Amino acid sequence: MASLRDLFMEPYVADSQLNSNSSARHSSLEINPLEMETTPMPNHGEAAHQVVGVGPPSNADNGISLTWEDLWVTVPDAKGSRRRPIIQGLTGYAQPGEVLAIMGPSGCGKSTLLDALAGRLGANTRQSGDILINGRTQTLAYGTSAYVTQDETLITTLTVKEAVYYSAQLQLPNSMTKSEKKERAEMTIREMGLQDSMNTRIGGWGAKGLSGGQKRRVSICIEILTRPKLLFLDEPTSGLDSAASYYVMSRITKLDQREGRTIITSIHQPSSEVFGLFTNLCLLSSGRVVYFGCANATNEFFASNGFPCPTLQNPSDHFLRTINKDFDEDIEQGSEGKRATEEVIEILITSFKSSDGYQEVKRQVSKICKQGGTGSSLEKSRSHASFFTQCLVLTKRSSVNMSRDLGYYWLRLAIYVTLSLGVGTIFYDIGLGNSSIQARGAMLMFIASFLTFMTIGGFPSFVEDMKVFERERLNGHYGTTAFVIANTLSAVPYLLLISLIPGALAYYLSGLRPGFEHFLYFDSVLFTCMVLVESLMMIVASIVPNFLMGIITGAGIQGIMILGGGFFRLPNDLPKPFWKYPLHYIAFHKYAYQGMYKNEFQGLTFPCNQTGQRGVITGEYILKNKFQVEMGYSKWVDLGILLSMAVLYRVLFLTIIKIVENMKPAISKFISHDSFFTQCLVLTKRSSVNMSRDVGYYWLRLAIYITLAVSLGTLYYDVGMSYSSIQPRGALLMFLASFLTFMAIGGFPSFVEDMKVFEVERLNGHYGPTAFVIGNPLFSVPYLLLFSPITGALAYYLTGLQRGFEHFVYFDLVLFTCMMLVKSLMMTVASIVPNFLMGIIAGGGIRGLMMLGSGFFRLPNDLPKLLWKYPVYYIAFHKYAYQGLCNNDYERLYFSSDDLTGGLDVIISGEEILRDEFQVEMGYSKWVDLGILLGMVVVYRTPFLVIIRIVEKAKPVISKFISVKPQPMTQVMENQTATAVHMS
Ligand SMILES: Nc1ncnc2c1ncn2[C@@H]1O[C@H](COP(=O)(O)OP(=O)(O)OP(=O)(O)O)[C@@H](O)[C@H]1O
Repeated sequence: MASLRDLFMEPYVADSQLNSNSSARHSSLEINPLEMETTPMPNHGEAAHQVVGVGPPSNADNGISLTWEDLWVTVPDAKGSRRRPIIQGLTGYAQPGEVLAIMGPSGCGKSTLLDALAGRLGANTRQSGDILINGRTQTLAYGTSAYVTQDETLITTLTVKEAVYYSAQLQLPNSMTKSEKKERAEMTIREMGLQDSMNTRIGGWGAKGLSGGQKRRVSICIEILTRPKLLFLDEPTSGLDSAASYYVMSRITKLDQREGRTIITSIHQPSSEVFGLFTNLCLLSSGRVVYFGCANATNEFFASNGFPCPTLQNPSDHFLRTINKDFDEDIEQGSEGKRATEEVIEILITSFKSSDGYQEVKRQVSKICKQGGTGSSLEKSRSHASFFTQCLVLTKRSSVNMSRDLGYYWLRLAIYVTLSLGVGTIFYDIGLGNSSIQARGAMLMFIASFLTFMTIGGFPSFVEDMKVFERERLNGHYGTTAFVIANTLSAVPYLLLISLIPGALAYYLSGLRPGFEHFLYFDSVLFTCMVLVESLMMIVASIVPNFLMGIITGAGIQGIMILGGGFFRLPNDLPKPFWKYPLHYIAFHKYAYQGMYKNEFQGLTFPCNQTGQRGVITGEYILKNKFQVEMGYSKWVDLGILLSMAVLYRVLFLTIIKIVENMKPAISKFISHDSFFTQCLVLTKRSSVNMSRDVGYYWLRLAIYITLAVSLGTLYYDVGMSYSSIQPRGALLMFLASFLTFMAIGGFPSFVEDMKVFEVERLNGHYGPTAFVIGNPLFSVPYLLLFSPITGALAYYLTGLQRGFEHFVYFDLVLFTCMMLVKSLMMTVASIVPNFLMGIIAGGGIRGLMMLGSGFFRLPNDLPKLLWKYPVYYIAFHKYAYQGLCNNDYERLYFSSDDLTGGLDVIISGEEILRDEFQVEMGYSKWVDLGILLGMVVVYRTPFLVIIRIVEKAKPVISKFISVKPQPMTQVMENQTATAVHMS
């Protein structure tokens, strides 16, 4: 039975091996199908069993007849020890020019049957029985069958014409000319009645385009471009009203009659008009067949068994209600004396099994099989568009998508420009003074790490790209390699743009090294870093196709890489295991920092301000001694390594997609069944129901925070109290106050969900915004209280910061307060921008600006007065967090001389360091900093409340402004046509 399965692409090859053991029928099952099906039941079927539909002759015009005999599908049960049957010994057929509808109550196995017939079952399923094409085990050529899934994974920025035409170029062979492909695309659009919407964008968030019915038809258009002879449709009408459902189904069935296509569709609850379009019906209950045969004769079958359809009732509603046992209690209560549904189902199943109708199905199956042996053979092969064409078309399509994706691409550019203006003004005209050495180092580090880190905000877009890819890949439109090449090529122009404009702004405003070749180098490194981060996030998206988990995972990986890059802890101070070998060498940040540093410092000289020394220090000396840059090779080698890494990351992306294709079912199985997650749920129920269930945000975040805390702990392990520990302590505290709390950005999708729930409840008058604003932070207190001591303690005690429990308590309180603040900030953003993508980018941008102005990257006295000192420095909570933490750690400590003091025997007090090195405001105690932070928690909540109230009023206006108006003609046309047909 490798036939159908072979058609459905590589990912299912493994499945086919698992599922295709038809010769060893049921050998792997623990249940005995015969026992289960021969339960003696009274035979109530007395008449009317002439129920088998007689369609057009099979195999007509190379048509496809599909037959299945004694088909079983099983899955592991909840405990995983036994197997549970989902499909139980089904026999049936589908013929050219006919529509077979699979119906039944929810969970009865409709999709499973469809998937089994289409060869798309998941890896944890086992299948047995025969599925034959025209009576034979044979392979269908590419394009002769298609599967339309329930969810519309379409590229929302494209118009209908573009979406279908691009797809035509991808799927149709090179032997067809461009105009022929265009013609085919337009003809298919017309066939599906979408001619008036040709130029309407499909639409998604913020840009209402097509209606649900129209989107469904676009999905169908794309799949029937190759004129498949066999079409599988999974719930093609779900979510559509009856008029739209009829319109969609009638369009499909018209084609089927004209082209001799075989259609198998699962459907939930068709209207009587839609039901009238079906040739045959397969009615299921708990994986068993209740009825199979001519759709028109179903009523008779039910009536003959004592369940006639009441007058004026939709027959399909009647069939489903009769066999739906989900609401048995209600039925019993509602009408006394009514037979329990279980009993009714058994009556119908037994009746059908002993009916002539069932015998007729079997006869029909064997007839098709016999005809198949002698009938005309199927097309042996159809050719695809060439690999080169596919790459070209995918690149073009992706570029069009990018240029129109306002949220990701253009907002990101705007935020990058804002950030680079931020960098440019904060380091404005940096000069060649001694203090510019540290400033240059910090600035270059910020650009190489943080500016590129922002790519994380594009994660939802990557996930969408991956979804479209997965659908098209599964349907065989193109291969993985073409996708990866196109994805890379299409990103290049945009990444060039966003590295060039923000790069130039930051470079020239700050007055880094003059000379165009130096700028070119700086920009090449920035561009390569962006390519690398984008590749990294695509890799994450291919493994974790979930916004929340992906963002947190991506941020965690980058956080660890930044830590090991050699800035937060100098390369020679990095602990050897893990941090130095291999992380420092794997993290692209190392090469980016070192390349940029060499580009900036080599050949420059700076005044020396060491006590008692005069003269200058050379850039080379700074590179070697201050930044501990590897000087054995040139900056071009660093760039070369970065470029090779970019290629390597892409190859890794390709490899991982290929591996994940095979591993995904196993991963999903692990996530859905693993007891760890269940335990997490049980544990967290004690704290709060919402948090307990949000595995992605709360528990994954906790895991990532712990990982980061342990990472910090090992990176700065036992940081010491000598001169050389002064800078690391400062960097460590800054990382904790800024970056660790920055991770809360990953929870943005959760905040958006919270906001959505709030909006619904608010609209229904359940409670007011004030109650929400007060209640919302309270929910997170237990979680953050749990969270900050664990991560805080790990980082604090591993690094050996100032001893004394009261110091740890202070440290932890600051951490906790910062987390509360970040949550407030992100909630405020969520209240204005209720969209994952824009919210993450906006939140990241705001926090980036705050971090820049907090007095670490540029010392407080060096901050430009305008904007940066007044007001950013004073409103950024990072200032108080950072200064409070520094006060807490350095007060009353003395640092002894070491190698770094160059032989000078000096002892420096913590207070001196605070005042001179970090320029901390010393006029008040650390508790004032904490008090200000706590006050800020309240203050940050107030704009949140105010904004919620304003947004409540302004949102309709904003949405109206952002959204693209749907073409009114199109909408009206669909409804009018559908209604007209419906009424006739
Ligand atoms: N791969 C699988 N692993 C475990 N259980 C599965 C798997 N596939 C399906 N099931 C279970 O089998 C039953 C039938 O699922 P299926 O999706 O086929 O039903 P359906 O009739 O299409 O339902 P609906 O109409 O609600 O979409 C469900 O209880 C489902 O949970």
